[in-house]
Amino acid sequence: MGITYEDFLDLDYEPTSEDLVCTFRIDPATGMSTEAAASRVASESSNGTWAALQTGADFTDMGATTFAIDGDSIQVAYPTGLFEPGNMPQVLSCIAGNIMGMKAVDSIRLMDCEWPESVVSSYPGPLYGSSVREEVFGVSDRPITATVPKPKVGLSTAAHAQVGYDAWVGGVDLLKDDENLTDQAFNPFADRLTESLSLRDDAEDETGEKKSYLINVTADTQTMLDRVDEVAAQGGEYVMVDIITAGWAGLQTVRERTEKHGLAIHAHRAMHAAFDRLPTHGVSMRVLAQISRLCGVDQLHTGTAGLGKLANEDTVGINDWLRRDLYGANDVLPVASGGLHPGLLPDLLDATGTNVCIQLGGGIHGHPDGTKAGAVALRSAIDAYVEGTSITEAADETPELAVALDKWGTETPR
Ligand SMILES: O=C(COP(=O)(O)O)[C@H](O)[C@H](O)COP(=O)(O)O
Ligand SMILES: [Mg+2]
Repeated sequence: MGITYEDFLDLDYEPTSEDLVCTFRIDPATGMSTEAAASRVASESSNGTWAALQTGADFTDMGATTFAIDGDSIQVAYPTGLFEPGNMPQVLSCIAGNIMGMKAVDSIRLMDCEWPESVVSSYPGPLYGSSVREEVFGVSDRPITATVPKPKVGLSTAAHAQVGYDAWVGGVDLLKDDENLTDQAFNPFADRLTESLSLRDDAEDETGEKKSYLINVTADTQTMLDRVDEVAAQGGEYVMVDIITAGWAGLQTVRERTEKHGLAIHAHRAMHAAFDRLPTHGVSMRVLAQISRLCGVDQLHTGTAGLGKLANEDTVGINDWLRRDLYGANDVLPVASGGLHPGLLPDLLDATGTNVCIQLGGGIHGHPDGTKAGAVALRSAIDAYVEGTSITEAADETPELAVALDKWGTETPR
């Protein structure tokens, strides 16, 4: 007797509101039926193994059930008792763990999850979500904007902060560190924090607008916590975390600490494509975004709806998910970033709506007349869109925008 693979397949099973339901796309190994592979997915990701067990009857049945097979798509229901409350690494060790490498499938991709309330409520969710626009900047009618100085690493602290100042006074809301800038000798974290926030104060005085800074705190967890404390002590409103490279455990610990200070979290997703780029294998960006929301990021990069420089998944579908009701959890503000410039904004905002953050690096600092002019061009393109004015009409009023359109047109970069 004992548990066998067949115990994990039941096409008559109907999932309950207590189950976590995962949709996978699988490619069974040569010679293996879809049913056999699908039962192994449910087994290995819950309580099974390759051998029929003789360990006896004294255990709680935490087995998952493959309850639907449709072509290469399968659905698996997991009992919530399988999951430690509030422990995202443990959840992923189940639903995206050993199964990613097992021989029973040539490839397997976790496409989507339906999270039950009992799991969702064990996570904090975002502290602010998209209300961060109102809470930090006092705006609710337009996208907020961010810029990342380029070159992405190598600028001195003074040069980096100056680029931020030029962008802020040109109309950008947020200075953002790049994903691989943390605490290097050419631009130490502590100096960058102090100098940038000092110039932020100057930019606020000059413009009469609220300005803020997404400083990258990514490091080992203890260092991240120290950096979060320092950002709060010096009057920042946000921290940025490279959530994939830092890891979910680190993010969860940071989320606890940021709440104490009332700081928002900007999530950069560098390395996500190691999981989500191949369409038949890994973990979809949609699921990574779901996990990010549960763990409590306020802003998350979700791509550019095909208009930017990076390969994209379903930006619009992911953004919809981040905004949908999730047992009262706050939403997440989508960040569109990567190869954007002002001429792309009308199409982009048509696709994403205006409750977003628009981030331009090269699309500001590559402006022929420099960073401030690039920032003016971005802001005028955003304001025109919100007012319902066409971008070409806006360019008649704002020479900086005319120059940007002249340089880049409406082309998607590669
Ligand atoms: O530095 C940039 C954008 O710079 P630029 O505006 O010069 O292209 C970001 O790291 C990318 O947006 C990441 O991609 P994604 O947002 O898709 O995660
Ligand atoms: Mg970057």
